[in-house]
Amino acid sequence: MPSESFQSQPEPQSNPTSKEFAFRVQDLHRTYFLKGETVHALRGVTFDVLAGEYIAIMGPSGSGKSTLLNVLGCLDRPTSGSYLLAGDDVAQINDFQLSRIRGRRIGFVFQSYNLLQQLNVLENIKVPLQYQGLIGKDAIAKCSDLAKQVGLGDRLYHRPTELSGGQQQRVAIARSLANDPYFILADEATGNLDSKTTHEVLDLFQALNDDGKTIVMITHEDEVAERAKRVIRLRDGLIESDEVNQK
Ligand SMILES: Nc1ncnc2c1ncn2[C@@H]1O[C@H](COP(=O)(O)OP(=O)(O)OP(=O)(O)O)[C@@H](O)[C@H]1O
Repeated sequence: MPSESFQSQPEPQSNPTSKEFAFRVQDLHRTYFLKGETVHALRGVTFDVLAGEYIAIMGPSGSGKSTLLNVLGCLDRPTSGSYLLAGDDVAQINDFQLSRIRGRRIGFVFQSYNLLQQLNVLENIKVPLQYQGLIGKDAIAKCSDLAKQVGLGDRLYHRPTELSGGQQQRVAIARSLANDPYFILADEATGNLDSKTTHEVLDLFQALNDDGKTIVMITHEDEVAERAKRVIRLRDGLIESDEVNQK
């Protein structure tokens, strides 16, 4: 019964182990109705992602990447099809449950970092922990560990304006990890960074994946997609190809 299970089940305390599915999408359709016009943004997208995978989703403008990202990130529901996350069909749950799973179990990383300017590094990383009820010393210890993990152990009390773009994105990555998400969902995460910093941030994603984290990276840049282990290409709302990256 997907409609209640996110409310009634205890939250798992860790990521799914390897060989489990991080999520599965089956025959996803998303149709927009705008001013009498019907736009078929997703027209039957099916793929599985295993825990521990690192995938890039690519495609030309208008191919449906943002639409798919919105569904995967529980920001939107498909018009039809299923999205199985932790065994439940997220396509069927209500808005409250959708926002709950979004806040607790998906680690977002955006192109524009989306940090709170009035908060320092530690406080920004701590924001998602409100969903877990983790407070006080435990929360501070966890967030300072995450800051160290992304190489910002010596910047805990800096505010975003006192950090470089790459450092701000590191804070965002640490924040995305705070809730032990099922997967990290990154949207053009290096789009605002110069090429050297892009490589440093991609090295960080790589290290996180080596550590077992599942990463889904939406990108239009080949050099970013090359670092993933698998690349799914969309075209006109359908999967055009789904291939393991040859390295
Ligand atoms: N809210 C909306 N209402 C109506 N049509 C929409 C809406 N959002 C997206 N679309 C349409 O759905 C199709 C897919 O759009 P989407 O934004 O998912 O593509 P994209 O691959 O992310 O493109 P880009 O790389 O340019 O961001 C496009 O034809 C777009 O015009």
